[in-house]
Amino acid sequence: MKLTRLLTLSTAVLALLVCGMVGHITHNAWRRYDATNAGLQALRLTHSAMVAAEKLSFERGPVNAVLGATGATVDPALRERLRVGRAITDLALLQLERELKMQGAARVAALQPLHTALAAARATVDQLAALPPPQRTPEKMQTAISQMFDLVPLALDAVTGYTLASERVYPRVSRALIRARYAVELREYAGRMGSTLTVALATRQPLTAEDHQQLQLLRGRIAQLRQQILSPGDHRGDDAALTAAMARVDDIALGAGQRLVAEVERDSRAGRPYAMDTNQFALRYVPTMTPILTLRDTLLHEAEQRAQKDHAHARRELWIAVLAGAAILLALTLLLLIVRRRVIVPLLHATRAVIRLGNGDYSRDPSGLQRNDEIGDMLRALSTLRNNSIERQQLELERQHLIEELRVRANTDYLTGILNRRAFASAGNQRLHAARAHNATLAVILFDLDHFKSVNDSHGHEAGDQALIGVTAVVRAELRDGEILARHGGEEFVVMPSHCTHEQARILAERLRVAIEREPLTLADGHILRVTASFGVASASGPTAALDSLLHAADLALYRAKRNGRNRVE
Ligand SMILES: Nc1nc2c(ncn2[C@@H]2O[C@H](COP(=O)(O)OP(=O)(O)OP(=O)(O)O)[C@@H](O)[C@H]2O)c(=O)[nH]1
Repeated sequence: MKLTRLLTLSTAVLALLVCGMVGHITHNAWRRYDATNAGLQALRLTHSAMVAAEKLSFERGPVNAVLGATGATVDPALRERLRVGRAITDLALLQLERELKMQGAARVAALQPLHTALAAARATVDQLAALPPPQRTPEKMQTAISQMFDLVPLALDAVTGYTLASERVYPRVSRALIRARYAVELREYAGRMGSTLTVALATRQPLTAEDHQQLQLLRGRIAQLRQQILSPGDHRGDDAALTAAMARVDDIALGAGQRLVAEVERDSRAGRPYAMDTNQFALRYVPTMTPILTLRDTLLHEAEQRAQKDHAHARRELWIAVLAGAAILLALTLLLLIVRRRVIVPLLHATRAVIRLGNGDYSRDPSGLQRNDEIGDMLRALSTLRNNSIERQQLELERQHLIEELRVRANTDYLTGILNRRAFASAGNQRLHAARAHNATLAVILFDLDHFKSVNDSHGHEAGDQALIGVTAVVRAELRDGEILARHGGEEFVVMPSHCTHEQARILAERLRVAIEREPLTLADGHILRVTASFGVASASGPTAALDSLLHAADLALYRAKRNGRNRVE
């Protein structure tokens, strides 16, 4: 697999793994954040529901006062108190409805049973209040009071589903909510104790056995709730605030309030007339329950603070997860880019450079030689290898050149630059073999300058050399390509024409003779020199032809030419 492909694949796998990991961490952080958010919402919603429940309990105070009124017509002040009580309840319900709507329009439907029951209870109260006091039988009053009692659980039930769901995702909030709910129930049961007295106070009758039993039950339930609120659980909050709130509950709600109830009970048992009517009782009793609401708010406030702390913590964790994830991805991308740029790409360049070197292409150095790392070391080594290869190539060329020069020199006559005797033997033999193969005639012309000794003697050896060079040029000019001219030794030359008969060779020899005789040679000292030469021509054909015997025959003919007067062809 190619490196680039491997890098792309590993990058993709690594990116997937990191994305998965970052996604998992971020998802968990988000879940924690979302859970604390849901917890906070649940607390606020529950708080609103509890306030609404408390207002419904509170509404029973004026209801009891109105129902317990003994005059022929209900005192307008009492009616006003009832109107205000109902308005306060409606306001609390509106607030609860608004908050439920924020959680989704469908959640508002949970309040419907409460609205229906509240309208019915209020209608019952109004109908009863319109009757003259004697017609308000204890049963009818009990029914009205019971209808009011039933409203409180309905208010709490409207948010129960939501809070239960929130408790599941954010369990830490659940203990606080339960304790707050205990406080609400405490307030409710304390209120019910007051309401239990309503019929007796309104009718000026002693408490019934059921009333006493109900009061005992409520006392027991209140004591139990008190214990449950105080139980340690996982409570780690502001104990001082809770203790203070509980002390006020003990002192006022369970102290003064319960003493008021006990006073009515005592009067009832002793058969004494009650010291107060329902309105007076409500005016004294209802305020004693305020510390319970303070206790409830203390518990909710403490839970809300804890949830807010958790929420802030979760938000911080979420941010850290998101930022750390982004940083890791960024770092990974940068790392891969750096690896690609600093390692993979140079490696590819180096590979191409090695391939070029392998193919004998030394045209350019690999780039990145200035790098100060291992890749740079490798590229420099490659550059050195390239330089060495270039040097070796140059040396090889020089060697080839020298060999060629030596070969040329070995075959060339140093003075005239034409083939020497040795080279002629080799070239002549090749021609001979070719001629034998084609059964052709092969001719040689041997010529020797006449009286050359006297040239040397008269003009010096150097002039003799110049004469030899001059004659070579004259003969060369007369020959065609492919016709061999060689110096056979001293002032003797040999010509081997290509593809010609004996007669054609003789004619050529004659032409050469004339050319030498005709051409004046100018020496270095300015003297004009005229030389002649004697020619011997020989030819051979057939399978027995040999260069030595051909040359020997030409030599004999040359000898004859000398003997017969020189400057002639034999
Ligand atoms: N300058 C010079 N002279 C050479 C060279 N090679 C041979 N000679 C001379 O050529 C002369 C040959 O003389 P000979 O053999 O007597 O013949 P010749 O004087 O030419 O007389 P014939 O050949 O009989 O006409 C000698 O003096 C050699 O020294 C050479 O390379 N340079």
